[in-house]
Amino acid sequence: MTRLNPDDLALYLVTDRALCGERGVTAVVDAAVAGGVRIVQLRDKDADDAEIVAQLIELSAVIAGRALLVVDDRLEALIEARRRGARVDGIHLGQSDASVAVARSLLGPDAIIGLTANTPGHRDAVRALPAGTVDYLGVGVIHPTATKPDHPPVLGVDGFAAFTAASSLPCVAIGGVGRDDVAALRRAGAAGVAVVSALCSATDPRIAARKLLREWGSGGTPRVLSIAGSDPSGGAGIQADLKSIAANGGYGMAAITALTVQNTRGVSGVHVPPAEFLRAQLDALSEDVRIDAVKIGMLAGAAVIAEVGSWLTAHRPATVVLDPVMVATSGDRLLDADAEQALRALLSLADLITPNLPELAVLVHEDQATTWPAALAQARGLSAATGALVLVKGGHLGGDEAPDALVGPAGVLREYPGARIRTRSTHGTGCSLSSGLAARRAAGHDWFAAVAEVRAWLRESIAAGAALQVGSGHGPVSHFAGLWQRGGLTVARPADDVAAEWWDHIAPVRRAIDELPFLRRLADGTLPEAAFRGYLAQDAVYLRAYARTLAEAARLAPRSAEQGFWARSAEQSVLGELQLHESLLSPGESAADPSPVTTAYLDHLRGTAFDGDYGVLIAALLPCFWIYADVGARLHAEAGGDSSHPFAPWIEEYADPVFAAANREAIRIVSAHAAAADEETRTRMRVAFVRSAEHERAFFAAADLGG
Ligand SMILES: Nc1ncnc2c1ncn2[C@@H]1O[C@H](COP(=O)(O)OP(=O)(O)OP(=O)(O)O)[C@@H](O)[C@H]1O
Ligand SMILES: Cc1ncc(CO)c(N)n1
Ligand SMILES: [Mg+2]
Repeated sequence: MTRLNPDDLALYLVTDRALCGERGVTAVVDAAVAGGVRIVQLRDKDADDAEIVAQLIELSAVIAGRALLVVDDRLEALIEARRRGARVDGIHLGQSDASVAVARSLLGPDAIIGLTANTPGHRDAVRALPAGTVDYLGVGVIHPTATKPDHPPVLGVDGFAAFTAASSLPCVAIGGVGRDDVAALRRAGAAGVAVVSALCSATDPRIAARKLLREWGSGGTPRVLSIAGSDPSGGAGIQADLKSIAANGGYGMAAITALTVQNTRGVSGVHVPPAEFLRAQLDALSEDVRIDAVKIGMLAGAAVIAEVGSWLTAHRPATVVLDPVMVATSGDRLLDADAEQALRALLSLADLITPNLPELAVLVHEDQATTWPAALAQARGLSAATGALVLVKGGHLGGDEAPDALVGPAGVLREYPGARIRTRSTHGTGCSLSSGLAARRAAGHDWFAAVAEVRAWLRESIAAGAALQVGSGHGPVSHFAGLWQRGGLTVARPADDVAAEWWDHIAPVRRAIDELPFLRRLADGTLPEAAFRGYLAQDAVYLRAYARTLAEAARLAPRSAEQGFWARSAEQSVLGELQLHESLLSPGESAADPSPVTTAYLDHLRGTAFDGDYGVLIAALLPCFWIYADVGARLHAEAGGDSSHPFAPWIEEYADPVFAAANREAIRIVSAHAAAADEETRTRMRVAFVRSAEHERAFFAAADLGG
């Protein structure tokens, strides 16, 4: 039965009274432990036993269980300090100090006993001892140190690696270890690094400890534990977390808090296994694995929260990210209402909390923020109340932006603006974000860098989500889209998704068009003839200019097939549509002046053409195809192909299969271009498309029905 957790040795402070200076050893230990030191060795070769006992009592009080306390060499002082109520966890002995076997027999099986080992001979001698006599080896020296001129032979990092490879015990590297060595020593197999001057001489030992631990974290693949619920559809919960951790460079582990019955449409059942069983999983992990970061997701209820809280208090890793999951994307509850209070108590154990807007509101007892500044103010309140940083997510804001912000107790630290990606593939975005952050942070990046990197990865994964074609509800993101693309496993996003996304996005505009009295009455044949002619006159004006912008698209087209398509479309709108219009109008009518609404639409098209970006121009041209083909097909279905319908020629023009084919080809060309374009161009294309759709609506709406 070992008393050491795998994390405990990571950063090992050995005290030096002279280096601590006037502020004293106790103050340095207090600060270093606050910075993450998990084991402190009191070493004072000059003090007598009475002084050592007094110092142990004082240190034990100030450490207060936050770290382990051991003493160098002084077995009797240790026993006396314990007798007087101090918590001293063990002893570190040198080759010439009291025998480790004696110490073990006096201190019992629960004490921590470390032994200095400077040569392979020292290491191999330990094998002769009964198992469990020694818990770890202090191995050095790594570099020559001025503070110990009579030091044993220098191992260097390579010598340390060779030494530790042949050791059956955890090895702590000691002797001249500075910040620059930490990552290399971890890669060399160190269980931890022992430092003296790097902490005792530091201006602020707390900050110095954090920096050392960050170096330690960057020394290998971070081991990241997700404590969360299971989503069998693989888009959220631990399934998403494991993918996200892997995609962000970590090794993922998962302890399951609850099982959900879930697909992309929603959650229809939750089963919560006994909380003690979760605790057993957590204990099994922390006994065996050095955990660099924990991400906490769905907690289901108060009993689970209590177990996670108690485990975290005892085994808190360097990084804790808490995603206060309450409600799924689908709207289903994932946390009992009566557990919200318990969740609040857990928040102060986190380094970072990642609420969405509804969760943030619950946590600060306010109504949901409807503006971004209001959300930032709530986040600041939450940070001040918990001491944790808050990453507030604007995903639920609505509108064209999806900003996030990192907020501390004094206010916003950094904002991360971003255009909203038009997609339904947002299932599990919150899970993926928080676990990715835990992995990046544990790899040694600061929070600013971690957020920027995870966001860039997540946006790429959200954009590629639809291509997975998983489910009919809110689909998952594609966690490895970037990797697949770079590995040649996917070419680009499937083209059809792009325009389909835009088409979904303009659904409200399309609904508004369908409800316009002009089209309703055109469909049922009750539209006054004059109103129809007024509309057609404006449309003729429009078509002449539209044909010229189609010709401009032909001029800009990068490939001859597309050049031909736009040129044929220009010809068709002059020879087909315009001829139809002119056949129905008098010469005077078809020479009408453009109305303000017509002018506005044409200005948009001509302005876009003038800017000269082919992609943006063809996106602006597309709604005129698509909306007319869509309206035409549905009017044709309503009018039932009745040739006596007063507006039959107009309806048939747009319901014509030839026009439908041209529309499909236009969609294909625009989508392919958008799929291959960079994000910024794709966004400008979408904006141009949406704007044209708006002009289409206004154009129909402007038709004067004549009372
Ligand atoms: N449509 C989108 N476009 C771009 N970014 C988005 C979009 N939707 C969500 N995000 C980003 O995804 C991350 C998660 O935010 P969101 O507000 O969706 O969290 P959540 O509601 O907790 O998610 P979940 O439903 O998975 O719990 C944030 O970084 C957010 O900005
Ligand atoms: C298991 C689980 N955790 C979290 C979420 C939040 O999206 C979800 N839908 N399912
Ligand atoms: Mg969430």
